[in-house]
Amino acid sequence: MLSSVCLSLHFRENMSKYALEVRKVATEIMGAITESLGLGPNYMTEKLEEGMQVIVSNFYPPCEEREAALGLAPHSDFGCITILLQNHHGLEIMDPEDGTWRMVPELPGALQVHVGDHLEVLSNGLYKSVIHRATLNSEKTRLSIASLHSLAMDEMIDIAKELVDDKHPRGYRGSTFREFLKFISTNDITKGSFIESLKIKK
Ligand SMILES: O=C(O)CCC(=O)C(=O)O
Ligand SMILES: [Fe+2]
Repeated sequence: MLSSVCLSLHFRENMSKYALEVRKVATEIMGAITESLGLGPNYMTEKLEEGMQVIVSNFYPPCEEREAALGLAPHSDFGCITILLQNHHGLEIMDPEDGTWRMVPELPGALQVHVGDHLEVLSNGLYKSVIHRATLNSEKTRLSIASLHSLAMDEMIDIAKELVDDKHPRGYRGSTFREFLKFISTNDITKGSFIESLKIKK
């Protein structure tokens, strides 16, 4: 009993250290991304500092019939970016060109960065949120830790006005995290994603 309490305290300490460090990495990466969009490195810094960081720990036990089941169904993440650490391969991303699935190679200690829906909207579609899923394997337990970085619950994410002009009309409407939560709790998300619902039909 005592050893499991110690283990869980140790886990909590390590997890909060990891959360703090990965948050710094997310801020740096978002700075580089907004700079690449011509918006400068601090365009989103304050909003992300005031925003949310959600850490999701995923646990996938080995599965003999790996083809018969999925660890996590296809989806895109809602926030700006997600930073993911995995102990074994299993993450797949969808190639938007032909809809085929590509396995993300296992690089020990490497962090995967996903573009999320927020960033697709902010960049007026210059960055596209990545559709991904988790597959199972028969060899060993797979763990992944996803850190999702988004704006605060009621903070509107909208297209950067600098990225809208006659040649680049608005492609998306603005939305909030609360609206996203409402969408996923009231819609069948296999029939249409939240980001699709934000697209302005031309
Ligand atoms: O386990 C994985 O590789 C994917 C996890 C994921 O997509 C998520 O937590 O949003
Ligand atoms: Fe995800």
